[in-house]
Amino acid sequence: MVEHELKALRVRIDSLDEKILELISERARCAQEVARVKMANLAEGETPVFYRPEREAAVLKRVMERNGGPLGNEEMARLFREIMSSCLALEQPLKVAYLGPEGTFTQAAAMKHFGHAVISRPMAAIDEVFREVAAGAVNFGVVPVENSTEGAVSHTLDSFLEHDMVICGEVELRIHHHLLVGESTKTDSISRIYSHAQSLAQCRKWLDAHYPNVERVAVSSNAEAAKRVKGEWNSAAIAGDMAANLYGLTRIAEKIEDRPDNSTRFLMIGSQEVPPTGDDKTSIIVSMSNKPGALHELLVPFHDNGIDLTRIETRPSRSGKWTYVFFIDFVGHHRDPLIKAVLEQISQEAVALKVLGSYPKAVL
Ligand SMILES: O=C(O)C(=O)C[C@]1(C(=O)O)C=C[C@@H](O)C=C1
Repeated sequence: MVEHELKALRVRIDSLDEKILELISERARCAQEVARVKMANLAEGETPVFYRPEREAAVLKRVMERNGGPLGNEEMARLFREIMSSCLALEQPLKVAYLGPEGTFTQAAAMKHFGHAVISRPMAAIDEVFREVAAGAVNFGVVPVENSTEGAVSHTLDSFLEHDMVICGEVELRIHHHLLVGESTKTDSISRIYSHAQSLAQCRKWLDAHYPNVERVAVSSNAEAAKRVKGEWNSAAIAGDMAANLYGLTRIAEKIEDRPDNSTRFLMIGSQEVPPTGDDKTSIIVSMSNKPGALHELLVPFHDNGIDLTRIETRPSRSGKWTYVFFIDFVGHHRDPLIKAVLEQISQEAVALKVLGSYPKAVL
């Protein structure tokens, strides 16, 4: 009886899959048409723009708005994210550099934002991601910029001072850390735990409670930590799912981060400006002269015009020109008339002002 019912349901699933297959193929052919139209309408010397973050944000938002379940909005958007990623790959395979090695949270962020149909290249350092993009070796780069527990990623902020980059997107990732061991690890004799310094800090209280006397060794990335553990019998690593799966490690304790809302924000960097979507954010760097009240002066125009600041970070300047440098994120697009007026006002007081980019607020 059960078998009979299951058989009937599977026949229905097969027929639905056929329809989905045909529809996805039709969509992919449409994307190929889009590419043809883009190529056919280029001005002299113009290069075609295949990747359109503002359009992708609109597609995903629409999917989430129209979704009636039972799959959740994020789950449904994730499926469409992958369909669109594959459609774009038919138009142009995107090359994306990220802070590696393979298995890092930055790679997970790159996949969450661009989907899996991109050609991804792991880089050994944040500055290398910037250089790879600047050299034109890849279309985009992905770097971490802030963590909810540990704060700013200063290497990334400093790299923005050195390179002319356009921010074209953001993505936020819930960061779950696990304690991982290899096949040969003797779990009752762990004497060393490897991880990235930020991750060790994010799990400090848990480590104090469970492994107070075990040596904590900071390495260049969580993925590197996972890699080392593979061959050592007395060590463990703190890393995420991607690294655990990549190196075939076992989770002996899951979600050990001290704060359950631990998340990291990543930025997509490139050279392409993104048009407004109506739900955007802008990042700027401002340098003010070193005098009392400079920060207040900088913030007043935002307050007076009701602009929502989402982040402000201060970094020491590296050159004489950038005496004090503020990284500011706010809601709005630099082409909005109100934002334009505010930026104008600030630039009159500032030593220098640079718009790093306006981009759609993270959808996923
Ligand atoms: O609308 C476009 O410009 C497309 O290229 C199509 C499409 C899609 O598959 O929907 C693909 C890639 C772009 O990044 C945005 C959307």
